Amino acid sequence: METSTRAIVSLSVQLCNFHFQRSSRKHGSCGLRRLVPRNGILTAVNKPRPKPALTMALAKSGDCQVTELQAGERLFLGMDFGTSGARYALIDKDGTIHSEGKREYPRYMSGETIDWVRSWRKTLFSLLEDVPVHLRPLVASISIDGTSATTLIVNSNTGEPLWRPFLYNESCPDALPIVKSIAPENHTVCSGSSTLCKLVSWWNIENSSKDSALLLHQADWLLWLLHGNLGVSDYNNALKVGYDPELESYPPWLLSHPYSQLLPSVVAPGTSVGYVKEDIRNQLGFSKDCAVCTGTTDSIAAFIAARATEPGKAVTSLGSTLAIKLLSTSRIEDARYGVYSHRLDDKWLVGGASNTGGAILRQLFTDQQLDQLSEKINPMEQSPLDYYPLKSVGERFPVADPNLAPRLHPRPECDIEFLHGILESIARIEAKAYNLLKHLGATQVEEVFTAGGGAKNEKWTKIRQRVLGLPVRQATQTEAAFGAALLALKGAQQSIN
Ligand SMILES: Nc1ncnc2c1ncn2[C@@H]1O[C@H](COP(=O)(O)OP(=O)(O)O)[C@@H](O)[C@H]1O
Ligand SMILES: O=C(CO)[C@H](O)[C@H](O)COP(=O)(O)O
Repeated sequence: METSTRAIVSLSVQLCNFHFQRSSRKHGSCGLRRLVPRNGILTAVNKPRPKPALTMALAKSGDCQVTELQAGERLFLGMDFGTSGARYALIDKDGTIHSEGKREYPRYMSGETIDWVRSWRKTLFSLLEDVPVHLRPLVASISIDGTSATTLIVNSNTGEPLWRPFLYNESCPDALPIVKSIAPENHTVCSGSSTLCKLVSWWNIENSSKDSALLLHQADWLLWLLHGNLGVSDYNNALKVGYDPELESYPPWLLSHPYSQLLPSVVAPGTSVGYVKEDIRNQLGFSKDCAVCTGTTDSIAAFIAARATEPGKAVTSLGSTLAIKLLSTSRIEDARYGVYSHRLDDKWLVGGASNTGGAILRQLFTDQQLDQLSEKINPMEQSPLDYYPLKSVGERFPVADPNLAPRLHPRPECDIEFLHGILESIARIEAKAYNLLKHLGATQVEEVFTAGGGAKNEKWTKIRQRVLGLPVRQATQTEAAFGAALLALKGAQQSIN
């Protein structure tokens, strides 16, 4: 069996082994039904088939066409709503990519601020329209990942937002003392950028219409646009509002407060929660049995895409932000450092998300300049420059300090040296993060896969390998959209079981 197929099989088994939880409308933890994949389903994945040559294609220039599809074969659609843009990946049950595309977010303005709700809604339907028309009827399920803790407060009857979204890295320090007073010490929610701080901050706004309000995360709301069942989230997105993925319920210390009435019900990522709505099916040509499955966060989707399945394997997402996920048998959380653990089946993804990363690179260089300047860097030479590269004040992890200021001086005359200093300084932050996780008791990291836009920078990979003292390599699949598509595959297999 081909290695890649084996990886898909093990990942599909792992995904199918997620606990499946049927949650009540509100908050109760519910009966668990452990999913045991029927061999018959997975042997279909075992069938080694020649992998057709793939050509990547942007949606705008048509689609990535893989000619070979078995009669009756179904496809699985994953969409990633990241920081700087959104992407889709359309795969078959072997993980072969049949079409891919990406869209920048349109910058609709509402006064001085970007109308993100309008932009995300437009981008969702633009991506669906970019899926080749002849492949849409074959789509068996859809899933979406979004940026973690990006929070919407919507009307619980209509689903329409009652307030502007709180973005993933937005901090609400006004709510932090209240949240710290109700949550256990150093709990994941005890961070200004947590979803719970955003909820409490909104709740304390004078005339906020509290009676008919509901909290959704970005991925939840986008998925609701497709399935129409309001008020469902997944236990990765719900972590930062206080949901306990081990108890599989919201904790009593949270449920005793009035704002807990806004909380969505929670199921496992990749759980089918409905079918694509009739009006969307008729307009776009998706099939009546096209299921819509709960999603996850963008960095977890990137981890799933990397197919790292053993404790000690880690994924660093070098997207707009530096997000770290280490597969661990032990659950670690400590808000003093911005460390928390997401659940992945019966293991834990320990890590956090720094505000350093590609966003500061994009502010200083174009992607072409990054390629050209990186080519001239000697990655084996240590940079003497010691920066803390941030776009603005505030850091989440491995230092949780809302007042941490960017440090990008002195700037050398030579841009090659400047970029080398930035890449090496981000590598040092990455190394500090992995050492912190080890110090806090997580499984020792053995190998790091890289996802996100920075994964293609070979010189940066070599710098990171030197600084981390670990094997570092680009994940076979670096796109979170591929991970979301694997979640859609999991949901479809669950529906069959
Ligand atoms: N050659 C490169 N080296 C390092 N970083 C790069 C390179 N090319 C692009 N990037 C960075 O990748 C980031 C985009 O990655 P992506 O995964 O699309 O981010 P996100 O999903 O968070 O929006 C940008 O911030 C950009 O600066
Ligand atoms: O930085 C981010 C946006 O890209 C998110 O914070 C990232 O998803 C990390 O959050 P999580 O660890 O909950 O996935």
